[in-house]
Amino acid sequence: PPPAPTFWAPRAAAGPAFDEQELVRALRGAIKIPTVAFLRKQLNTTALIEFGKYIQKVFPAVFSTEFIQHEVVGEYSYLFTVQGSDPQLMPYMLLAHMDVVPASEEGWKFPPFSAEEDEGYIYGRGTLDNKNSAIGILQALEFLLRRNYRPRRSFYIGIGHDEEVSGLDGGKQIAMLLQARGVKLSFLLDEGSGILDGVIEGIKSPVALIAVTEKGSLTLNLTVRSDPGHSSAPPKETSIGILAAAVSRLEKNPMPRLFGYGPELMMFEHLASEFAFPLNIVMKNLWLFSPLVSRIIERKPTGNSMVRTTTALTVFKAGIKFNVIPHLASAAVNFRIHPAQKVAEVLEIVKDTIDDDRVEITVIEAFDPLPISPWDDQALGVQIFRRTIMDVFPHVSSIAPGICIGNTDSRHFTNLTDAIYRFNPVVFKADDVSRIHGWNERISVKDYEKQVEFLFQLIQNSDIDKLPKPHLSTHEL
Ligand SMILES: CC/C=C\C/C=C\C/C=C\C/C=C\C/C=C\C/C=C\CCC(=O)O
Ligand SMILES: N[C@@H](Cc1ccccc1)C(=O)O
Ligand SMILES: [Zn+2]
Ligand SMILES: [Zn+2]
Repeated sequence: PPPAPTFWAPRAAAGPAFDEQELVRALRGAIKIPTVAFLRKQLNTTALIEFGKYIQKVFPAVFSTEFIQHEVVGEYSYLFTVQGSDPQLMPYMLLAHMDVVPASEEGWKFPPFSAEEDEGYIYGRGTLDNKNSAIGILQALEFLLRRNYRPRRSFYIGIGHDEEVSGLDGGKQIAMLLQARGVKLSFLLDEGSGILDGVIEGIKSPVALIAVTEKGSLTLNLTVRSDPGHSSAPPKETSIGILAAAVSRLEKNPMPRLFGYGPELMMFEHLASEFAFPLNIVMKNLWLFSPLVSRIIERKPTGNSMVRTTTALTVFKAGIKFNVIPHLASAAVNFRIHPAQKVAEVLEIVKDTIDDDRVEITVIEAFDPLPISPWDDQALGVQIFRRTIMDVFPHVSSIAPGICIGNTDSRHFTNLTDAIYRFNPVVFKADDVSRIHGWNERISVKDYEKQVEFLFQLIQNSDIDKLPKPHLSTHEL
């Protein structure tokens, strides 16, 4: 077997030269397949099947190498098992998803499934979430295989097909299959955070945030029933009025500030030196200043999501005709739960806030915030990501633990490892955040190439047996 990589030795600055044309063509082809997931049982299955055929065509080495097995799980998801040459090393896993959220035809500079290339960017639904990872991982492996690479450490690649609608039929089934085989993972890497450049106010240089947890989620259905009748003789309060008042109370009474009670404390302490005076002092002393800091960062939606459990009114349905008093009004409210809170606590607060028995509350879906993954000198995954980020993104000035404010398929893998990390190796600028699930989702050719390079190096860096003794580094962990 080849020797283990020398982990901390300085590397040549230049990355591997990939065929840019080929790499761009492969991603664009994948973006053109409209793998839209609308509801759990409303998936574009034709597109999902096409996506499976597409990856077989574009990545022939991945599908024909004898030490790589591929399996279709839950009808459309893919699991790859890459058998390393040293069975003593505990395997790791790379996770991504092929499904995308729907996209409107209007509002975009180019149609969302056209994969148009313009001024160095590829536009389309899935360019950031998450075909960049799904295709990027397979692309990196394909390039490695062509160079006759065989890993020492085994690894798995999971490509889910229903992440955007829960992951229960895809990602979860992959996790259950691996668990049935008795697999344990040394670490797992999924989407969910990234390199932020100008996203956090007050930090000038790009910083890599690797999410060590993700928020919990609670979705409630609120229903109000009232007797139907003629609109000419309305009751004092209708189902619509009662429900509207209830949801308005939820919106006007945000959940309590919890800033400083979860891993965001660690995150800001790690980033403290990135801020100019006096903010650097403030961030280093959050035990004292967190009430002040949270009032400032909660003014913007993404800042607010770090501070508390968020409340989002997402569905409102009532009424059938202008002159009929409706019998039914219903609404859905989606809460994303701060790591320092639990479902039960949020539910109590909701009941107290609505404070109206006429509003029936039913739970559509609920789970607590995810456990916090290790972040220290001995955390193998973290050290490998750190090494790889320093190699591929030398302009990144800090690498810090973060929180994923959305949810990912990785949450189905807690029985396989406690080392779950969410990090998309892409640079996000301030205006990119709203492109995710929004209009004009795009990735630059340069950024996508960097992502493939990151994965290419990450796979090789993971061949190390064990971590070298920690030593001083100019980079702060
Ligand atoms: C798919 C995007 C992955 C990573 C996003 C990375 C950095 C974005 C910067 C700040 C976060 C703000 C908004 C992004 C919101 C959620 C992303 C987290 C999980 C995505 C899960 C999903 O919807 O598939
Ligand atoms: N990943 C998606 C879909 C999802 C929502 C809620 C729970 C699980 C998955 C999101 O965070 O919005
Ligand atoms: Zn998404
Ligand atoms: Zn996603």
